[in-house]
Amino acid sequence: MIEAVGLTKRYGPKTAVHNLSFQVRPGTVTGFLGPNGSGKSTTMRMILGLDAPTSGRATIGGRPFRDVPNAPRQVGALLDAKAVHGGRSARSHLLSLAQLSGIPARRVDEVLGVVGLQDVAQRRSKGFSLGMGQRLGIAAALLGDPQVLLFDEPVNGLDPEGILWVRNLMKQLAAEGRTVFVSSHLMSEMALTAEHLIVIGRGQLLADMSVKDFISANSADFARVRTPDGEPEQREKLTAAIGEAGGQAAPEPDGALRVTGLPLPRISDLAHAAEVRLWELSPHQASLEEAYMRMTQGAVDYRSTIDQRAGLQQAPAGYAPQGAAPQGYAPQGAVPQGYAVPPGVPGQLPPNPYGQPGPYAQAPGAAPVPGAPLPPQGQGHPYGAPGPYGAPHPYGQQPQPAAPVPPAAPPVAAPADLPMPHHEDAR
Ligand SMILES: Nc1ncnc2c1ncn2[C@@H]1O[C@H](COP(=O)(O)OP(=O)(O)OP(=O)(O)O)[C@@H](O)[C@H]1O
Repeated sequence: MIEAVGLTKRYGPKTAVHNLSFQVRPGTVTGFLGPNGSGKSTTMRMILGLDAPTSGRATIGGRPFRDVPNAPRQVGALLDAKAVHGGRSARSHLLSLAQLSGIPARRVDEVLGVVGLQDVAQRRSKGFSLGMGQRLGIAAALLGDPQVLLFDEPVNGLDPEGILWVRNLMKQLAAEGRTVFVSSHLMSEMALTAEHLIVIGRGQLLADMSVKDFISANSADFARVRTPDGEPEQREKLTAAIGEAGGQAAPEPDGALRVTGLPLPRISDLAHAAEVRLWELSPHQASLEEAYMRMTQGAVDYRSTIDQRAGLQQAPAGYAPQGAAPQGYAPQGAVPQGYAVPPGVPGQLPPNPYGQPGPYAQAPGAAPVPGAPLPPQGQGHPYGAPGPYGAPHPYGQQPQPAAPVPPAAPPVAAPADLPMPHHEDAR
């Protein structure tokens, strides 16, 4: 298990991580989410002993990384896939890591096969695409067959087949009882991969809960109801019936109604009683992306000025208009289980970003909110285009259960994919 307790990291005046406490348990994939610059990599680096916390602690199996016996055998990590000696071949890179930790050379060939790089094993890694580099980094993390794995954006640069492979690999590793902690900005992918989420914003914990609970706590539940086109009186009758029953019906741009406050069967019964025919009656199901956008909207540091002007990155479709807190989001009072309460705001949720737009979502020319952070200027998007690599590999082509990692044979030393300050820990 990975545990953070009151973890805090300051770089001069910048607080990258503030009082973060959470646990990452074995047997499930735990997603680590947060906007750019929210402190995910810093947190991972502190867990791996690469950065010292300013205060608080991070432990693996109850010990700081540096005190974990045979740490490279217990913990594997992909932090920065580019942290490779480009002049070395993939195989010799892995071989050097293996030798430092006493891992037999045959394990290098095994992991090269697992990540699908066996055909390019002799090629220098500096010629690798982004996706190939990611695969090499994942191979290094798996080298020692560790029980605890941390991956910082493992699907960055992977093609769709590679993304599917990583998804299956993460799930398989967790199903084997390992602790798997994965950061990613790809919400659709996280929804398919992770069961549990730790969400941070500006270095602070925003949520620690299952994916299912996270989505339901941050979704706007509503029903889409459609009456026959060209019969507006049908729609009006239904709108009136819904209002009388205590629900709200608002017109959608396509002529349907967005109904809140009533369950689907009740809407159906009301339509039947009012002799209104329905062409559609469907629940709106929020995606993880919608829920995440809603939760983190107020904690985004980097946002395109073009998007602000165009009104983009506002509430995604399906969310309540400004001023109305969607169902499932308590405007005041009760804090859903798993939510972190920001210091100084006892018993309240983080502000609802849709009812109350963040400071960066103001109309151009509007006066800034007093005390609100200013949007950073001139920030480009830090993520590049995906690479084209698509070499065949064993997991993308098999349904589960795949066999990504050979069973834990007699203990072999395994390096985390880290710079080598800790290789002296290897036995
Ligand atoms: N060595 C450092 N010195 C000064 N500031 C740092 C250092 N490392 C990180 N930071 C700052 O700490 C904050 C958190 O950075 P971090 O890289 O942990 O965020 P992140 O959530 O991983 O971001 P991204 O999603 O963009 O990778 C940022 O504001 C960053 O500029």
